Parts: sequence; structure tokens; C-alpha cells
Amino acid sequence: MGTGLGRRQLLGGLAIGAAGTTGLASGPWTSAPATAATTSGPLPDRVDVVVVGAGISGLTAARVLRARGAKVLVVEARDRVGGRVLNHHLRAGGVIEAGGAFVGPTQDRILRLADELGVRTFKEYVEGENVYVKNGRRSTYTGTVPPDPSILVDAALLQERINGMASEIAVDAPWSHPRAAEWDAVTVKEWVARQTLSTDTDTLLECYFQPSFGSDAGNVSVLFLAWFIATAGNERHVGTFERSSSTAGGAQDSRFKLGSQMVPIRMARELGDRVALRAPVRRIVQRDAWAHVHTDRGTVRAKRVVVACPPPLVLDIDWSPQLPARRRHLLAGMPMGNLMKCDAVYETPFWRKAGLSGSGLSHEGATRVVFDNTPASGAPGVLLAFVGGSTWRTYGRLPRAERKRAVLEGFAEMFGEQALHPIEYTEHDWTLERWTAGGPIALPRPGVISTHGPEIRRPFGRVHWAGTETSTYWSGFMDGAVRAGERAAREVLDKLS
Ligand SMILES: Cc1cc2nc3c(=O)[nH]c(=O)nc-3n(C[C@H](O)[C@H](O)[C@H](O)COP(=O)(O)OP(=O)(O)OC[C@H]3O[C@@H](n4cnc5c(N)ncnc54)[C@H](O)[C@@H]3O)c2cc1C
Repeated sequence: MGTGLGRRQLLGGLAIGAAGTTGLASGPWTSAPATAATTSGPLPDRVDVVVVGAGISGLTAARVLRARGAKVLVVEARDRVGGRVLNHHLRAGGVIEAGGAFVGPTQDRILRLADELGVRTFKEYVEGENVYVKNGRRSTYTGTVPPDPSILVDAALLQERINGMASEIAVDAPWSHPRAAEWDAVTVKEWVARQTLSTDTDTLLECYFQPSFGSDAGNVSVLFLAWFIATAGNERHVGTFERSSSTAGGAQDSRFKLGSQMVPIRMARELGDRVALRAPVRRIVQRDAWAHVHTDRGTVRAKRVVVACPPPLVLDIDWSPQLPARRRHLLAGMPMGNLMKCDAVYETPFWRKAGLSGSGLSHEGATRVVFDNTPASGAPGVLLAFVGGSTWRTYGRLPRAERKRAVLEGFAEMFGEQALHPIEYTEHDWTLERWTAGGPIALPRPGVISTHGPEIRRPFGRVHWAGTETSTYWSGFMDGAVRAGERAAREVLDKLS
């Protein structure tokens, strides 16, 4: 490929790649590219396809396009690949993730891709009992739903109803449901309040909403939730709430031994200097027979463009001609959620010896949703808390030391005093990331999908849309990112042929 790259830039990139393969990262969060991607120097003048964004979706699209003989260039704003997936190397050894981590059954695209790249999975630890905290009282349980008498009846009813609604939704066109407008006008919080017996039900429900959407049930429409559940499956298995929310057999079934970021890192290694880092796209001009993609490292002409960055960030690009109004309304109505992950590291997963799984749910405090995040080797032990939505609004704004104390106290309430003394504490707030702007997903406000949803995958001239939010299965997950990248690549190949 005629990239016109200087030897210095290429060698610079390769040197960083070598550091990545020997595990020498520049800091605990793997920000080093660890690939042969270029980080400076001019870009090629002309390619068949420019892909915007080196997350899992963009890299998948580029990988498929390259395999079919297209000249492709991925332009990425950051100095690393992976976007919302980011490995963290523990001081005591082993890898955990700051962003996307879990995979499960029916997520067959990410599982197949990881397998092709030699990135193996291991089962999330689920032996023993989970912990449940309510009104300062701690109890233990097995299974998915805590056996809280004030909630059990509601939980069973809500689960059955939402699964029923999800089964009626077309995963590629939720807006076409006869009651789409009605369901999109009601928030899940309102809907739950109308039919539940206990007010405790909605505080427990936030344990699903905050990590899944970085938001609370009051910001999620019933139509979006029903569709999100419908997408928690594949072409052969209808989506269910259980698969979307469970550990064993569900979306949190397994993790990657080398950390999820190894998937995009290995894709980027295959693509070599077809990935250009530190190249944020500022402007896209469609003129004559070309799309002109303006980046901080120069302008590239392409026959087609795949945009695979988080939906709200598309609006930061200067478009000529400007984006159609309906797409602008859609994107403006899909802000990113608010989410951080907080991990405490211990010599060993001491809770396992006490017969505890390391999973916990709480109605209060900083640690509403907790998982055992210990690496595959079984040590060191790691506890993970998702701090999202209104919990993030409370704790995300605290000074780090105060938040750390609140998180460790939450862990101690669940697993004992030993949890107050980690050998490492690490946290990652995705709202602070310039090129992600929140997480885990872009969440459509109530009313947005039924009104502007049909725009989500509609090409704009020579521009096609990827990114997990455009997927029809496992939207919002790594699997959705792969599916969306594959679909966008197919669209482009169709046009190039
Ligand atoms: C805390 C957290 C936990 C999560 N947990 C899970 C989980 O357990 N399991 C799971 O499956 N998923 C999880 N997810 C979601 C998962 O990480 C995402 O669905 C997936 O990684 C999205 O991939 P993507 O390629 O669509 O987008 P991204 O990963 O967001 O990639 C987009 C890329 O575009 C780049 N970019 C943005 N703007 C520009 C520009 N103007 N020019 C050039 N480049 C640009 C960005 O830098 C980024 O690299 C989680 C996410 C977060 C944040």
C-alpha cells in the first residue's frame, strides 16, 4: 500500500509494537499502541475506504475490507487502538479491563473473531454465594435475583412482561412496532411504578440500568429497553432479560485471558501501517466522486467512508454538505451514559475461601453492582464496582481519595474488613475521555428511537455507519461492534464492486 510513510515513522511505530508484545506498557493503563500503526507523518493521498475510529467496530470493518482486496486506512484520534476497551496491567501481575470486558453465549461474532486472533476466554467466577445489601443489612443468596420477599413477585412479573414485549420487537426496526410511539413516550421508571407492589423494586432495578446504560431507569424508554432485551440474542435465539443480565449463561459469562483490548490490538497488528493514530477527523467533505477526510495528519481522499465513532462524537465533525437534519436530531438525542469502573486488588481473592462468589448487589452506597474481577490465573484477587448513572453523579464528583474510601467501605460491607486494605486501587471514569465522552453506550432519550430511529444505519452519500450502537444484535456490546463493522464493510463492498 502506497502510504508514503517515512522510515522513521514506520520504525517508531514498530518499536512501540515490540514493547507491546513483550508486555512493556508505558503505564498501568495500556495507552501505548502496541501495534505497527503509525503515530506521525503524512497519510496516503488516496485509498478506497477510510474508516474513522480504531475501536472494535472500525477495525473489524477494515479487516473485512482488506481481506476482500480494498485499500483501506483507519484513522484514529487517540494514540492507541480499542476505544471503549482498554487493558490495565496489574502491579502484582495479570490483566483486567477498564472498559468492555465480559462476553457470553450468542455473542458469536466477537467470540469467533477473538478465536481467530488467538485471544482465549475464561469463565467468570460464580462459585459460592452472592451478597445482597439493603438498609445496611447484609444477606447472601445464589442465583440472579436476591430472595427479597418485597421484590421477588415484582421481579418475576416484570421479567415476564419485558421478555414478552421484547419478543414482539423487530431487532432491525423497533420503531415499526404498532405501539412504538406509546412505549417510547414512557420511561421504565414510570412503567415499573404503575405495576409493582414494592418501592424497593426500582432501587434494585438500578443495579441493572446503571452498569448497562450509565443511566437510571428514569432516563430509559420502555421501547428502548424492550429493544435492548430483544437484541440480547442472535439469529437463532430470541433475546431475553436473563441472557442480558446474567453471569453464567448470560452477558457476563466469560472474560478474555489477555484482556479484551488484545482483540483490537491484534486486529491492528494485522492491519499494520493501515492504521494511523493521533489522526482525529475534523471535517468530511463529499465532493465530485470522492469523500475528503480531513485529519490532524492531513487529508485523505476515499471512494467510501465508514464512520465508527461513538454517535454523539459524529456531531463534532464538520460535515460538507451538512448531515441531514433527521440524523442530527437522532445523534443529538443519544448522549453517552455516565459510567466508571473502580477496582480494588488484593493478594488473593480472599472472599472465595469464605464461600463467596465476589458478586454483590446493594440498594445504597458507591458499590451498587460488584463482580469478582480476578484474572484467569486466580491471583491477585480483584473486586470490581460499576459506578454509573445517579451513583456516578454522587460519587463521580468526589475527590479520588473520598471515592476510594466509599468504594472500599462498600466492598468491606459485602466481603469483610480485609477489603479495606487493597494492594492496589484503580479506577477509570469514561466521562473524562475526550474521544468516548461517557459510557458504556449512547442512550437514546425517550421519544428518539420512534421518531428518528430509522436514520441509524442510513448511508449519507459515500458515508456508511458502523459502531456498536448501529447493531441489530448485542447493540452496546463488543459483539454488536463486530457485527456493525461487518455489516458496514458489506455495504461498502457492494458499492465498490
Ligand atoms: C466501562 C465500560 C464497560 C463495558 N462493559 C462491557 C462488557 O462487559 N461487555 C461488552 O461486550 N461491552 C462492554 N462495554 C461496551 C463496549 O466496550 C463497546 O460496545 C465497544 O467497545 C464499542 O466499540 P466501537 O468500536 O463501536 O466504539 P469505540 O470503542 O467507542 O471506538 C470508537 C473509536 O473512534 C475514535 N474516534 C472518536 N472520534 C473520532 C474522530 N473524530 N476521529 C477519529 N477517531 C475518532 C475513538 O477514539 C475510538 O477509538 C463497556 C463499555 C464501557 C465504557
